[in-house]
Amino acid sequence: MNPILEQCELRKTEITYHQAMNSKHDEDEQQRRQWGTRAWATLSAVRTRSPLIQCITNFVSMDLMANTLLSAGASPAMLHSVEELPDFTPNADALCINVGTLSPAWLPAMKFASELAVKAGKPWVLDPVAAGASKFRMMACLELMNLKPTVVRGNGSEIIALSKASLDSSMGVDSGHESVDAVEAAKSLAHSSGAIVAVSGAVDIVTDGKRVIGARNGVAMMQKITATGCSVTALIAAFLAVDQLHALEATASALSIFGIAGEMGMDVAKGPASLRTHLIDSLYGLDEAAIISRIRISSL
Ligand SMILES: Nc1ncnc2c1ncn2[C@@H]1O[C@H](COP(=O)(O)OP(=O)(O)OP(=O)(O)O)[C@@H](O)[C@H]1O
Ligand SMILES: Cc1ncsc1CCO
Ligand SMILES: [Mg+2]
Repeated sequence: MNPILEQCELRKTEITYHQAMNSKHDEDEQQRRQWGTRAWATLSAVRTRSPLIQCITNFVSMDLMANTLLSAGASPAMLHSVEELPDFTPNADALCINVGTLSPAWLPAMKFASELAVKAGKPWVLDPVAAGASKFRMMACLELMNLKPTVVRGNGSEIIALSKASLDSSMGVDSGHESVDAVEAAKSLAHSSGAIVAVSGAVDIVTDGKRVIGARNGVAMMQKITATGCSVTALIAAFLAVDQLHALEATASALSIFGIAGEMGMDVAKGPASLRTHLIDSLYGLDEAAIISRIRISSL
């Protein structure tokens, strides 16, 4: 080819490439803004409607979980006695069950409450804390999975253990896996259970077994505050309470919002103890502009 023509062809290819890259960037940016608008709308609905969230949760998490729900605008209630459930659970807007400090005495209440929630058409969320730590805990988690949770949210190790129903008794409540290493396990668990599965970590993963969404908000220091995972599970319940028909989107939005509150809290925190306080303050004060500018959700 004539060298001048060749140069022209090369230049044309270059321009087409840059145009494609720019339009991909515009598309990504548009998708990101759409997620921001959705997350803000759902948080606003929680603030306006103040859904009642019943939590049957571990002793460690009760305080942070209740304060997370309050600062997001929801109304937490930590009720777990079997005697109260028939009156209370059907009237709650969503239920959060967390097996962190599981004992035989509490398991019947967890199962009964989830059955009542399903019967009343209310969403419920399972947090399978340390699912692989013991046979008793794994059996309990598997039984609860059979009671049709709307969403299950765990860390990488918990979701991997649960999806294979295999024990790893060297693991406690902290994850030994990156969330991205649990994508296949999460998809398989979503397939077998029909639940939306969320895996927290540097990237929060959310899947219905087909679509996989990644939410990249948050700071690593959040792992150094006990029960941040438990608390974001309860926040997912609050988001489901106001947007039950879009469980995947509500879950991704709750994870991002909590992550954004962590990022903003980290701007002023000095360590885990002050981050705990500033995260709650930031969640309480979050506005639309901060969400739109900071949200980082995309398809994986
Ligand atoms: N490396 C990281 N970078 C950013 N955010 C993170 C990181 N690791 C965890 N997070 C965030 O911290 C929160 C807690 O997630 P984590 O995976 O630690 O839950 P967990 O192990 O169940 O915690 P816990 O059992 O103490 O409640 C989530 O909001 C998650 O997005
Ligand atoms: C530390 C701990 N132990 C059981 S539950 C819990 C809270 C974090 O999952
Ligand atoms: Mg946990």
